[in-house]
Amino acid sequence: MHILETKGLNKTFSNGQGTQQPVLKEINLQIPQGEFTAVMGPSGSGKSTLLYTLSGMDTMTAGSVLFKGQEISALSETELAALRLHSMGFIFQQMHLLKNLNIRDNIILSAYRAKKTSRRAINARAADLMKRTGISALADRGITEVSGGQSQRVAICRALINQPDILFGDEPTGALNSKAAGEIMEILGEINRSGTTILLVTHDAKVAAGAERVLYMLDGRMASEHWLGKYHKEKGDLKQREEKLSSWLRTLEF
Ligand SMILES: Nc1ncnc2c1ncn2[C@@H]1O[C@H](COP(=O)(O)OP(=O)(O)OP(=O)(O)O)[C@@H](O)[C@H]1O
Repeated sequence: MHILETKGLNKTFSNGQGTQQPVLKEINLQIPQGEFTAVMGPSGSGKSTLLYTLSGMDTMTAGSVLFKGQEISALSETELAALRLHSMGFIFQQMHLLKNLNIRDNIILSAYRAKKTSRRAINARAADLMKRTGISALADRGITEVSGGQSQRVAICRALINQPDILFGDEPTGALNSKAAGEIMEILGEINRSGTTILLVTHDAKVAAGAERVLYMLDGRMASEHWLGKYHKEKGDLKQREEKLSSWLRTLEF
């Protein structure tokens, strides 16, 4: 079963002076449930636009995006907002965490809004997520009192609090040093192995090496793809995967 599927997806931006710029061109993509996919490609190739269009945060110009078989362009704004709240999680480079709330409250806020389960169950899930991401001791701290890597862990917990089917990330490790980025990738890998589908955009081969499949976008098209297979930390072969990926990327002149 594909959790996400696009058919002839096109997206055009108008540049203000009446000219249209095609940014996504005839994208046919299938993301199986449970896959960990990374999207790479040169700057301006359309990666972020693809992510926003797939997640219903931006509209498409033509074609179709099916989420669990449902055409998202047929949904009303309210239905789309509910779908995003209940079924999708988002992690961005800019985390948009709320400065007037502590870490725990930043994580649970959207779960209180979603009202999927009791407050008690929500608090227990937040505690579990903080434990899994190693930030339990920081729960009562303000968002300005922690490091970039710790904030990104908060953002991951927040994205996962409503048990989404899919987690979208746009350069989720972009602001982090290489050690913190590696730790975040280990966390994402574990989340994926526990069943959450992940789709993330990254420039970094080290980050993409943790993905199962890497898609390469060029000038608005899906130009190529590379299968790495599931990454298991125990195998400890991340370096080899990164080398394999980098040599593939070199053939694409990336
Ligand atoms: N809101 C917008 N209005 C007009 N043009 C846009 C808009 N957003 C993006 N674009 C254009 O669409 C193209 C693709 O942008 P996008 O951000 O998707 O690329 P990207 O591959 O994610 O780039 P980067 O790696 O630099 O983040 C670029 O030419 C960009 O200028």
